[in-house]
Parts: sequence; structure tokens; C-alpha cells
Amino acid sequence: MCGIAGRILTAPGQVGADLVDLMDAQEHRGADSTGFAVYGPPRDTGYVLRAMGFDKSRQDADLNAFEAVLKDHSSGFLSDPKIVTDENRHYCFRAEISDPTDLQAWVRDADELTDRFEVQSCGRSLEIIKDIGGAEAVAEKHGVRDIIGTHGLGHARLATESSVLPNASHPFWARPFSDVAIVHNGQITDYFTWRDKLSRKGYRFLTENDSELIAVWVSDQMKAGLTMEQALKKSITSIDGVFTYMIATPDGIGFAKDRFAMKPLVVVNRNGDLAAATEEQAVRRVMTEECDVINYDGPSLTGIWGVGNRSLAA
Ligand SMILES: NC(=O)CC[C@H](N)C(=O)O
Repeated sequence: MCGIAGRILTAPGQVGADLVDLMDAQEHRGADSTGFAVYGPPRDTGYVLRAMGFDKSRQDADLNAFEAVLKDHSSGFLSDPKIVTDENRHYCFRAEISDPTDLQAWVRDADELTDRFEVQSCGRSLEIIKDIGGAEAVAEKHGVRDIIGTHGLGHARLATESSVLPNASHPFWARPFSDVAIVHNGQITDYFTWRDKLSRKGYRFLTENDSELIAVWVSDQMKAGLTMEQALKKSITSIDGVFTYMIATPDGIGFAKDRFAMKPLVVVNRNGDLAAATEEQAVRRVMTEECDVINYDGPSLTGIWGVGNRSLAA
């Protein structure tokens, strides 16, 4: 199962609230965990971080260690990290940081603290929020309904690979590509082969979740010069398994469906005001007026949707 969703607004607005509605409607597809990737107004400098600490009894010491790594890279918190905790052992925080001298080098060093922390997103505009529980519970805990932005992704997880851990839920950041996120419904059967190949290229995987791989795989292809659409098409013949996935960048959202067409995707696109989901009833939660629904039910399909007048074609 798993339910996925994408939402694009024609102007900045309540994209967080719409993503919560899209995921609340699909909670029955996977109540293990819920996650959101939201693209807010882009910054010219500085990044917004979303991170998780695994042991709140060590919160102060671990945050100090984290800050020290920032300092090593000539960066620092621009304001106090906003920490969210509950009865669970982990805690989450959001922080704005000044530009590290070399983002990739900073991410690599921050990942060395991986037994204590995980950076879940680091972007000029992307924020990934994910946690154990259903859409409304996660949204309320992390204030997702209040997030303003242009577009984003949502995910309700029924784990097939890896444990039901808050950090192993979707969306996944395409570490270390700063503003790229993915949600996936399905299973990648040649996961270990690809993970090994990408690890040998220097990429780091922090979970055992097969979906983490797709984000990095597509980003690596784009780094090598492919357009997003070319990379999406290539993924269909390169990656084995069943999948419908959506990948987002600051410019928009793309999707790919595998050769077996096992995993659904329905979309309403009203001149760029777009909602996509695994189930039609979810799309209709946010598209309440009369509208045509496109059912992408065939095999080997891809598509790209830009935000506003931005293009994903180049
Ligand atoms: N049910 C699914 O689609 C699961 C997606 C992915 N394989 C995971 O375990 O998170």
C-alpha cells in the first residue's frame, strides 16, 4: 500500500494544509508514519534544516555537538532551533543556518553524528517533516497546516522495507542535493545493487529504506546532465521493482510509473493548480469544484509539472 500525494499552487498559499488533507484522506493506506515535503519561499542565502535527534535525554549535549560541526564549516544557527518533543524518545527540530562554506562537506560531517542525529532536509526552500503516526497527529505536532508555500509532497507509509522508525519514513531528501525530495509507493527489488553502486560514488544512505535510493538515483542522473524527464524515463528501464514515485525540486514535481503499472496515480490539473494522489477521493478533498480527473493507469509513464511559469524541461 502506501499513499502518496503532490500539490502545486499557482501562487504561494496554504500548501501545508492541503497536503495534510490529501494525506488524511489516504491514512488507511499506511498509518505507520506520515511525512510532508513543503517548498516555501526560497531564500537567497541560508538554509532551513529539519533534523531529528534520536535520544532526547541527550538533547542539549547533542545540539551542542551539532552546532560545533556547523561552526567547523563557518556556519551557525541564525536563531535558536525550534524543538518539538512528545512522549517518544526522539525529538525533532527546525533551524535556519547560515551558508556553510561547502554544503556537501558540511552534510558529510553532520552525518558523522548519525547515531545521534539525522538531517532530514536542508534547503533554500524545502522542509521535510516526518514522524510516526497519522496525518493529523503529525501535522498538529509539527504545525504542518500553517506552512505556506507553492508546492509539496505527502506520504502515508505502510512499511515494506526497513523498520517503522521516524527517520525511515518518507519523504526522503536526495542527500546531499539540497532541495530535492521524493515519495514512493512500491518496492525496489534491485535496491542493494544500486545502493552499492551509488555508495561507491560517495553517496550516503542513512536508512535501509529502498525509497531513499530513488531520490539519490534521479538526482545523480540529473547531476550527470540529464533533464528531470530524461532521468525519470531512464529510471523505468534501469530500476527494477514496482513503483509510482514523485520527485520534487524548487521548480516543480515529476513522476514515474514502472513497467507493470501496479501502483496508481490520479491527477487533477487546472492550469497549473494541481493535485496528485494515489486515490481519487483524496484529490477531491482539495479539488472540491467540478473537475476532470486524469487516471495515469498505464505502464512506463512519466510526467513533469512546473510551478507557475517555471520549467522542468531544461
Ligand atoms: N508500501 C509502500 O509502498 C512502501 C514503500 C517503501 N518500500 C517503504 O517501505 O517505505
